[in-house]
Amino acid sequence: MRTAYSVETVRAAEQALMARLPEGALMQRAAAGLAAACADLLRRAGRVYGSRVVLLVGTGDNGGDALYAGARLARRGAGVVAVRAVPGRAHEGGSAALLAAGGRVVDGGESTTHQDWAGRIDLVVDAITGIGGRGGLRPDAAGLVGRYTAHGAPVVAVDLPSGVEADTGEVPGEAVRADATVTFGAYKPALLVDPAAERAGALRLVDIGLGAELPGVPDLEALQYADVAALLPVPAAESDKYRRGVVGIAAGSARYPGAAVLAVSGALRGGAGAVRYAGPGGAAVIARHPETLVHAGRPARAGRVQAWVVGPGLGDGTDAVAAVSDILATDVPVLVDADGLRLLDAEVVRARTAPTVLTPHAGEAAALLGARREEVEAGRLAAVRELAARFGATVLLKGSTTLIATDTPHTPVRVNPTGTGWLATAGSGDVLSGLTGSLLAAGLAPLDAASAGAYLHGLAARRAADGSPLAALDVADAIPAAWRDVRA
Ligand SMILES: NC(=O)C1=CN([C@@H]2O[C@H](COP(=O)(O)OP(=O)(O)OC[C@H]3O[C@@H](n4cnc5c(N)ncnc54)[C@H](OP(=O)(O)O)[C@@H]3O)[C@@H](O)[C@H]2O)[C@@H](O)CC1
Ligand SMILES: Nc1ncnc2c1ncn2[C@@H]1O[C@H](COP(=O)(O)OP(=O)(O)O)[C@@H](O)[C@H]1O
Ligand SMILES: [K+]
Repeated sequence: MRTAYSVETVRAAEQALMARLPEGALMQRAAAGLAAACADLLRRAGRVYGSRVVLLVGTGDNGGDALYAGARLARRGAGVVAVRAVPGRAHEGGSAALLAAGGRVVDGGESTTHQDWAGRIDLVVDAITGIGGRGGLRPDAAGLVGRYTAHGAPVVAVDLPSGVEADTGEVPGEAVRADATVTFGAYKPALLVDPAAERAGALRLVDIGLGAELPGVPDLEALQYADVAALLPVPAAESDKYRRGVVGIAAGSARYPGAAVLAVSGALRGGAGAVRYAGPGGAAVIARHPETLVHAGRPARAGRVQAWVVGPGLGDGTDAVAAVSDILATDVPVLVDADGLRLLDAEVVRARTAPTVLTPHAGEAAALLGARREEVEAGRLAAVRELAARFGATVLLKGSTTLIATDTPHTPVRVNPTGTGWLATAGSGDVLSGLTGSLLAAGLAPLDAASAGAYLHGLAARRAADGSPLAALDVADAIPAAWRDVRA
C-alpha cells in the first residue's frame, strides 16, 4: 500500500523524530537523498562532474534541503549556483555549506554571469516552497521559475512542486512543473491527486526515518498489486454460480442500448457467478453475451441478486425512474452510475440498510453537489469527501485521478494508481460500473470493490491501449489479463 499523510501529521512526526536526533540530522538525510536523486539524473544525461546545476531556493527549510544537496553535488565537481527567490534570504547553514563546497549563492534579480548559463543548464532544482508553501507561487518566484525552466532543462522538485497545495492537490495559481519530485519521509496528498500530481513527474520517496512516528491510518492510500490480489474473489472447490454471487445490471434504454452491453461486459469479468440483466436492451446484450440472464421487465421482478448496478444509459424516462426506485428499495449493495445519479435523492440513499456506491465523473459530482464541474476538478479530495458524507455512501469520483471515499470517519481516501488518459472514451465508465458491481456481488466491501474495480479497469485500459486509442469494449476484453497480472 502506498500511503500519503497531511502536512500536520508529517510535521508532528518530524517533531517527534527530531527530538531524538542531533540538530539538523533530518535535513542532512533529506539532502543526501536529494543529492543522490539529482546525481542519478545527471548521470543519465552525462555525468555529475562538470555539470551545471541551478537551485531555485526560497527562504525556508525546503531551500535548506537543496542548498545542502547542492553542496554535495559541488563536492563531486558539479557547478552549482543557488538563486535566492527573496534577495538576501536563504537557509544560512545551507548557504554556508554550498559556498564552502565551491558553489555560489546569488539573488534572483541580479545580473550575473550565471544567467549566461540559462541555455546550458543540466538540472534545475525547485526548492522555493515545500510543505510550508501557501497559495500559488508569488509573482517574483513565478518569474524566477519561468526564467530558469524556459530552456527545457530537467526540473527536480524538492518535497513538492512549489506552488501546489500539499494537503489537497489543488493548484491555486502558478506552480512548478517538475520532471521528478524527491519527497521526504512520506508522500503528501498533492503528489497523488491531480491537478497537483500531474506537476510532480516521477516520484521518489527518501526514507528519513519517519516511518515509526507516522500514525497507522494515513490520509490517503493507493492499493498496489499485492493489495488488490488479496481482495480479488477466488472460487472455492464447492462454489457454484449462486454462491459466487449474482450481479444485476439495470442499464441501457431504447436510445442507449450499448450501455447495457458495456456494463454487462464489465460485470461478466468481475468475479460474480452470474449476471442478470433487467431492461429493454436484452436483445443487444444476448447478441454479444449469450451467458447473461435477461429480463425485459422491472428490476424488482428480475430475480434475486447479491448486488445491483443501476444507471448507465438509462435515460430519464419513467422506466428509468422505476428502475432506480426498485433497486434502491432492495436490501443488497447497490452501485449507482450515470443517469441513475440524476434521479438520486440523498435522503433515500441515506435511509438504505445496505451499502450504496456512487460512481460520478466530475460533471455528475458537480450536479450532485450543486457546484461547477471546474470546482470539482480543482478540488477532487474535498468533493469526494463531501459527497460521501452527504449521501452516506461510498463514492468513486472518476477522472484523471480516481478517488474513492466512504462516509466512515478516519478512513483513508483511496486513490487509484492505474489508468491512462485513453480511458477518456465513451462507455468506459459503463464497463467500470459493471465490473465494480460484480465485485460487490462477489462479496467485497464497498470501498474494496470500488478500489479493486478502478484498479483492474485502469490496468486493463493500459494493456488495451498500449499507446494507441481504445474503445470501451477493449477495456472489458482486457480485464481478464489485468486480473492475471495482479494475481501473478
Ligand atoms: N520539518 C522537518 O523536520 C524537515 C523538513 N524538511 C524540509 O522543510 C520543508 C518545510 O520547510 P518550511 O517549513 O521552512 O517551509 P518551506 O516549504 O520551505 O516554505 C516556507 C517559505 O516559503 C515562503 N512561501 C510560502 N508560500 C509561498 C509562495 N506561495 N510563494 C513564494 N514563497 C512562499 C515563506 O515565506 P514567508 O511567508 O515567510 O515570506 C516561507 O519562508 C519541507 O517541505 C522539506 O523540504 C526536510 O529537511 C526534512 C526535515
Ligand atoms: N484524463 C483521464 N485520465 C485517466 N482516466 C480518465 C480520464 N478521464 C476519464 N478517465 C476515466 O475514463 C472513464 C470514463 O468514465 P465516464 O466519464 O463515466 O464515461 P462514460 O460515461 O462515457 O462511460 C472513467 O473510468 C474515468 O476515470
Ligand atoms: K519545492
